[in-house]
Amino acid sequence: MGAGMTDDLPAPGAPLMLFDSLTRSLQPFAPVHPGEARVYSCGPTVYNYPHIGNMRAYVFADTLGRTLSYKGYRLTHVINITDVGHLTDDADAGEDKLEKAAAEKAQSIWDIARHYTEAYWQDVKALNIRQPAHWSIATDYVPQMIEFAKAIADKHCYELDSGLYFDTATIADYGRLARHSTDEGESRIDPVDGKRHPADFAIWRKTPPGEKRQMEWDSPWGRGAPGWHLECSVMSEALLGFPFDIHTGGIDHREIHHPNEIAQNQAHSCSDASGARIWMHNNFLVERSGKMSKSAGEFLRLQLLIDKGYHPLAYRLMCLQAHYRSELEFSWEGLGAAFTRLKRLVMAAAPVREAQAADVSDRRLADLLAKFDAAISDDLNTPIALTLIEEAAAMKKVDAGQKRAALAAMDAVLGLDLLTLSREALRIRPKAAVIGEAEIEVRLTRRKEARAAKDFATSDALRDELNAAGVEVMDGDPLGWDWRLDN
Ligand SMILES: Nc1ncnc2c1ncn2[C@@H]1O[C@H](COP(=O)(O)OP(=O)(O)OP(=O)(O)O)[C@@H](O)[C@H]1O
Ligand SMILES: [Zn+2]
Repeated sequence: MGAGMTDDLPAPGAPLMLFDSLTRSLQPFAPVHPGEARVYSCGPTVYNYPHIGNMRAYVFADTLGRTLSYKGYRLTHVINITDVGHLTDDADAGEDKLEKAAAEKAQSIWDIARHYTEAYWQDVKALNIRQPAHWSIATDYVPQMIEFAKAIADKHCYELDSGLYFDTATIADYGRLARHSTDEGESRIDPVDGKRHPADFAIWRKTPPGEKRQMEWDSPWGRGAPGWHLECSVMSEALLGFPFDIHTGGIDHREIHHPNEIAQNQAHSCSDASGARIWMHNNFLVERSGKMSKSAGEFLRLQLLIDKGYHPLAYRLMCLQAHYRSELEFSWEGLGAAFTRLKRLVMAAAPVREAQAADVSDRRLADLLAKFDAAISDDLNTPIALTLIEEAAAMKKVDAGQKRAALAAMDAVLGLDLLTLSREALRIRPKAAVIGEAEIEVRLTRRKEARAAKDFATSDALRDELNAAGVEVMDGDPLGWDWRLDN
């Protein structure tokens, strides 16, 4: 549990409260299996690059996972990779997102899936998102999906020419997660010929006669592909068992995907249990123009932020500055401010980086650790947690080993790599930069010499030369940064 604490200080034992979307209330975390935490997070649909909004969902899931580990639970986290079955509309309209991308690019669907899965994993790594115990790939679980569907087919499904459909009327409280008390939510769902209810959804979609899909399998309902909702029910059960502790996803999943997963889980376990004890949803990253979305065409990728000279962990910090249930608006100014905040933290932590971690007995540090514990236990209040790690980093006249231990304990939750990020790593050269670091340093040294010799003409000329190359010289920068590249 966190850093070593001495016996006379309160242990960081605030009860972990999490906001459950099913009950729309804070719930204490009470593990299904003592000492363990099992978490399933809906993963990306790998038909395109992830945008930074998608990555907010995984920064959130990772912060949750890190918090559970910090609280002493043995974590099993599963993130799936959706490589089949997700239609261009979350309900039953449109085409399979991957089939569509493959047709547009005239490429093998398997190559597309691999390419974008790897791109996603790169972003995961850059954002310091810990590796889950399993990356479950949907196409690896098709036999289990067919078995699951067979088990619920008689009582809960009906067959149409287009496939096997789940009859939502067979579940008494269908939609309780989305709170569809009226038909309003359902009216958005495009009708499919013959569906008994607008909210009914495909468990299995048959390949239309005369067509051939790149991804298709034989099933009792004909050759075709599984429905997207079925995938997550099957993979979560296969890897975590029902009930498991926490299911996460973006807030859009609260409306269709997760209510449908819950309906399937209830059908399969013949009970009113939803499959997971707690359902958690992160709010959106938005731009002034609205929700960041792949489908909308233009979108921001993490790599673009890096190409412009921002460290990817500045984006992680930007996410942590907002509570996960609040909307977060992206702006370059906001990202720049988060980057400065990250630099300040790294610099403040630098003096204790090499110290030998020691038990925290200093009252001020212990007090900060307890406050940190309280904040993170309060439904992952990362905005407050960040101010507390900053306070610890700025603390003067404190034992270096103890300070290091306290920072390490807090950063284990926040994942900002404070004790290992180097100054150099933070000074990312934008792709557009035309001058190398070594050249900059040579000119800066000459400029220092010129200034020491009161040769201001030369000093100014060197500064102008650097400016022309896109380098801003920062005399007297309080962070001691010396220079930065203009974006
Ligand atoms: N703007 C956003 N902010 C935060 N989370 C998001 C945002 N857009 C999508 N998500 C979440 O990202 C995760 C991955 O989603 P997925 O890869 O299926 O994206 P998608 O729905 O195809 O993307 P899009 O909605 O942008 O077209 C999901 O949990 C989803 O809820
Ligand atoms: Zn899912």
